[in-house]
Amino acid sequence: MSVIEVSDLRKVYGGRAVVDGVSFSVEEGEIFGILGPNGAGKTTTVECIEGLRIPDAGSVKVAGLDPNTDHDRVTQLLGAQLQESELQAKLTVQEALELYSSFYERPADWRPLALRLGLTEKLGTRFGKLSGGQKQRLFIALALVGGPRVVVLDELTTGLDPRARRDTWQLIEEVRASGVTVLLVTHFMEEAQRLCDRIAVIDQGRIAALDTPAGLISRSASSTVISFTPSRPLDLRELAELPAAASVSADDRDGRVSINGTDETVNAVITLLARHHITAHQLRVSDATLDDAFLDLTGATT
Ligand SMILES: Nc1ncnc2c1ncn2[C@@H]1O[C@H](COP(=O)(O)OP(=O)(O)OP(=O)(O)O)[C@@H](O)[C@H]1O
Repeated sequence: MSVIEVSDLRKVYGGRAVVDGVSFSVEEGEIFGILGPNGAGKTTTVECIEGLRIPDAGSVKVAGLDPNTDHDRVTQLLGAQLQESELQAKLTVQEALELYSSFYERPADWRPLALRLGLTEKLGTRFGKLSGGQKQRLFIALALVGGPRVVVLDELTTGLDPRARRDTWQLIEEVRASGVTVLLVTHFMEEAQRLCDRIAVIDQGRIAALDTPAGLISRSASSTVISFTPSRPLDLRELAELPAAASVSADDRDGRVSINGTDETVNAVITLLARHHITAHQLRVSDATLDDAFLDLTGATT
């Protein structure tokens, strides 16, 4: 059953459509990712879902409700971690958790949440004295404290150190296991690949692709990466002309060659090396990553 339905969503600023006909639906219990280059329209899209912006055209439904006309009911079932939030500097962590709990009819117990997010020792600390990563963890707790059916996390782990990031991923998996639907906007490909069941790639206000992480990788023009160090220098132009070779590069420092292509390219590389009597040291053939697929789909850098 879909819990979020976005149909032909459009939002225009200054005569420019920054969201231009976006449609997708998110199933109950799914972790759904939104990826896209800076300015692609991701935050605008999720803020329409949260009822913070009014669409110029199209429709958004959360559990069958319109986030604008049914704002109060949607607020009860949707938790949101906003991208650049601020709280009163003097509010302590505990006061913030208690305050947000009081907004909801059936809040979650904030204490285990605080423990899970490593905030227990900071309960008495004022917001203004928290580090960037601690503020981020508090915002994740505040998004979950209402016991939401749907949680929207915009740049979930930006600013977190690697340990806190991995802990947060585990927490999100637990949140999903408890039946909560997660909508995740992220720039971290590893995060999207690890957590998301499906991903919508948004580029210039439109959906460029919507698939599982594995589906996005396999549909990319360069789903296989071949790398090796040749026993003697090799003409890269010859490699670039091989069947289905999408890109070829060589590391200036150690001469290691990398080719993005398909299984067909792997066979052609091996044949070419044999023909030139070149040995491939440390030959590796691996699947492309979501990073490669993202670059293919958007032509952008993250
Ligand atoms: N209130 C606004 N008024 C005018 N333009 C806006 C407004 N909000 C967003 N935009 C523009 O809309 C476009 C999409 O912005 P949005 O914040 O949705 O992108 P994003 O994909 O979330 O980007 P990022 O990854 O950088 O956070 C950008 O070009 C932005 O400048």
